[in-house]
Amino acid sequence: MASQSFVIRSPCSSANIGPGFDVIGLALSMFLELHVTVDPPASSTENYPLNCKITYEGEGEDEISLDPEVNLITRVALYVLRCHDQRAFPKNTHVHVKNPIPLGRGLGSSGTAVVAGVMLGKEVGGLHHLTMERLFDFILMIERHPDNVGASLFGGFVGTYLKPLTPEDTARVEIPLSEVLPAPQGGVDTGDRPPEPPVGIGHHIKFPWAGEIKAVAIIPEFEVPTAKARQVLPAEYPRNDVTFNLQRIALLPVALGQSPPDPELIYLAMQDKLHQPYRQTLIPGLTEIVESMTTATQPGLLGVCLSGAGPTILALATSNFEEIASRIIKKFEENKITCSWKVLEPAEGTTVVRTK
Ligand SMILES: Nc1ncnc2c1ncn2[C@@H]1O[C@H](COP(=O)(O)OP(=O)(O)OP(=O)(O)O)[C@@H](O)[C@H]1O
Ligand SMILES: N[C@@H](CCO)C(=O)O
Repeated sequence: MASQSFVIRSPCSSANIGPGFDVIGLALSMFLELHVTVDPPASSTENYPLNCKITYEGEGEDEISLDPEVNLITRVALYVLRCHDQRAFPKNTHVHVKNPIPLGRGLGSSGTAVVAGVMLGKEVGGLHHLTMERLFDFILMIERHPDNVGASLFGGFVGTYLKPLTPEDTARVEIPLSEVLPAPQGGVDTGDRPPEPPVGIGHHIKFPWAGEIKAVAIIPEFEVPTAKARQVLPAEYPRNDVTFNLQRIALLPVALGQSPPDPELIYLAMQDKLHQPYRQTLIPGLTEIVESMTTATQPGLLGVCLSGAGPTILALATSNFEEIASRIIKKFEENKITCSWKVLEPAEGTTVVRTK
């Protein structure tokens, strides 16, 4: 194989946007980058496990493993490679990760890592036949709710859905994650072929987004692991609460596509009764923050919601971003929580730029 170098760039995402639990995703302008070189003739990295050297800078640099069998991005790439009978990375693969996305904050860091990992497997494996739609199948074998990953892969403001599968394919999708991404084997290759995804698991549709609308992300300093934020949700819901969300989800994509935006309609369309009320046990002040920020009292504001599984709060707005962020930061301060904040915009999906 000839030497090659390329950059994979994948946006972070905010899922749900209020009522769209496990359905709606928004790709946002903060990007995980993988700077990859594959240089077969050199010998410097030949002794790295699985032929892959990882270096890392940015969010999580003190905690993310640089072992390619452990690191989420390279484990996912290996899954794609092993489904195509390639047991390791090409000789002398170097992946330099630049990650500005805070971990466990509701900005889809894990989904972005999985999307970038699948793309990494495709590129280093020379698997050019894998379309974006087929990559989505691989991604959904790992991250099983499609909203964050659909946005990170395809970009923009998306609705995502899973197609009914045959009973055999359903069984394959429900294979435990531990079989898709097996536990590290200490560098020993068991030779097992991982389960391949069925074809056509997940789909997406792009919604319009009014250009004036920006996303203000208020990011508390503490993490809420998504798995924990899903455990607090009930198994069953009152019918009225489901109807409440269905009414709002029918409005949301239309309301956010209209220019000029209608603040009252958007505010209403961003309300939720299926996940936010239950997650306030993990995020001090959540209900008060969501209820205290209204379009009547805050010029420029369109609506407020929990970003993904939290704890980040997403405020959609057309102006006065700093003032909106300050008000929410003050509310968190009442609970002794400090925050950072950013103004983000809808972003394009995952790209690969070849430099050699
Ligand atoms: N760049 C990365 N490299 C390797 N592992 C990562 C990376 N980003 C995230 N992860 C893994 O994902 C975990 C965070 O995932 P989690 O689903 O809890 O939060 P999130 O994806 O940030 O939030 P949400 O799904 O609510 O938007 C991290 O603790 C880490 O194990
Ligand atoms: N829809 C998911 C997004 C977080 O990954 C949730 O709210 O749990």
